[in-house]
Amino acid sequence: MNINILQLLDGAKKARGLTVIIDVFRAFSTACYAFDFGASKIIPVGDINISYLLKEQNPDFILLGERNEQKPPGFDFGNSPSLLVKEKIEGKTLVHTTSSGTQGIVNAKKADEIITGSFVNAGAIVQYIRQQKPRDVSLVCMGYACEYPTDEDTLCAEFIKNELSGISNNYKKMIEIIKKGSGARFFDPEKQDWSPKSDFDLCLNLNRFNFVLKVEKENNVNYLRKIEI
Ligand SMILES: O=C(O)[C@H](CS(=O)(=O)O)OP(=O)(O)O
Repeated sequence: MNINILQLLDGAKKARGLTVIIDVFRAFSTACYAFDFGASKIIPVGDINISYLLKEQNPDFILLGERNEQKPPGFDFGNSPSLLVKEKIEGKTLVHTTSSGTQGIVNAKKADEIITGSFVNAGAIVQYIRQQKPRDVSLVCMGYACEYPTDEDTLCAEFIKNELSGISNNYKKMIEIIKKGSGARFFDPEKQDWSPKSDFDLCLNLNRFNFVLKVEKENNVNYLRKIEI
């Protein structure tokens, strides 16, 4: 199995084989929590105007996501797993757009298949890859706003690669690095309304979920399907 770690949008465009688009803070951790709250479907989109259009055509859809970390005008939820409300999500189709994670999905056009990547379902991702036995695996770290690499996404890729290669991980050490590095933003008092510190713990809750989220297409529209492992 060839395992490549790639970075940012350019990495998503180059990804081949079974591709894991990784966004720990917060898109693909939040997507897992939304499924756990009973979301029936998540449609990941890049262009925010497509989110508004889908809502116009389907008033029942729930808009979720961020620009500059914050909830865009007219959205039901931001990108914070802490601020999701189960009762408003259960049984609903969610349209999700973010600055990094969902951009990776729409740009990974050469991938054979795409799943999302985060620590909350890292073990399930490893198991899924082992089951699929692909020749090539691309682990794409989407970073901050697709502009620069982040500790949490790069370490998540290394965690998955190590597990697949039979190398043990020191997750406690990884959390320390993330807390001092790119995860420090969750402890900024000025950001607590949209990026609360509870997001840090929720997004780093290793193996909380035993499912993967696979990108599929219906009527030419991408959606995430939950596959229990
Ligand atoms: O909502 C977030 O924390 C991030 C902000 S950014 O994209 O890294 O600027 O969004 P996400 O796309 O989930 O990484």
